[in-house]
Amino acid sequence: MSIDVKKVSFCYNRGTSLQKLALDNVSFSINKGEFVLIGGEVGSGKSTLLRHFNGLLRPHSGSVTVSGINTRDRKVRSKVGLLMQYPQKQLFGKTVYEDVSFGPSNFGSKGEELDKKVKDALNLVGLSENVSGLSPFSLSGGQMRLVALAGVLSMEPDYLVLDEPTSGLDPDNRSSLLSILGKLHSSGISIIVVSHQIVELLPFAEKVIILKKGSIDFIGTPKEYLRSAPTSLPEITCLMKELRAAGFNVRDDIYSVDDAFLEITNSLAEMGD
Ligand SMILES: Nc1ncnc2c1ncn2[C@@H]1O[C@H](COP(=O)(O)OP(=O)(O)OP(=O)(O)O)[C@@H](O)[C@H]1O
Repeated sequence: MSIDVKKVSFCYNRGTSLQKLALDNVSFSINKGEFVLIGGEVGSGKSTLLRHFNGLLRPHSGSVTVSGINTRDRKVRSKVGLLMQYPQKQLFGKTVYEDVSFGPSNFGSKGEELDKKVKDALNLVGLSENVSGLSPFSLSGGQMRLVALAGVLSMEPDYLVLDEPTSGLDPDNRSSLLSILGKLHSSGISIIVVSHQIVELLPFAEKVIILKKGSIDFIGTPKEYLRSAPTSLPEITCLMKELRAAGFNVRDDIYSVDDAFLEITNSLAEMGD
């Protein structure tokens, strides 16, 4: 079970004077259950690639398959959930229930089964069932984003694809979204995140893919990525590297202040023993 991208090329405005090659012979695989980060500079093709995962865009050459199903087959849409960059724009229902139930009800779910899917999806994103009857537009920006995410999760996708999920969120909403993604991943869902700020997501990731001008510039583990791109190391990681070089028994693959605090506290406790 995997998403297989094979020799994919995609061109906007093909055959016109505005022709723009956005993906150029891209190949890689994402295994079921993997947490994958996709980064790259502005205009490198990240959003174009992401729209290929559920068939919103189709390659002009090459193929994308999800668990063996070509994305030209609409069946993949129930396997791959896509949360766009401004997910609030995905909302349309008069009530949260209408929004979250839309996908499964289109696929034939109804009655108690549908109610359960909505309830489970709201639970997964940490929203109370009590919001079901409210208008999604009466909620805060962070909650609207969670309703949109619940709407994607109610389809019980194998792969969850998110475009810049933390952009514009305040620190509290950002960390609660990251912890939701961590939990979803632990439950077995593959998470694929496109982000300009991949560093904050590195602790969760198993694979990093960096695009450059529509081609793959890097593919590997977060550790390999950090080794290959030392200038993008967060300051806290640099500090841990310096402590380690100075002889302290601390790990240097630390990316957050909280983890650094724990690591340094443990190291000091060991020295005191
Ligand atoms: N609808 C479109 N019509 C024409 N060209 C487009 C269209 N969408 C994207 N492009 C071009 O295709 C290339 C890849 O764009 P894409 O949006 O996939 O990049 P990106 O890495 O997601 O950028 P960003 O970081 O700004 O979101 C860019 O050169 C962009 O200008």
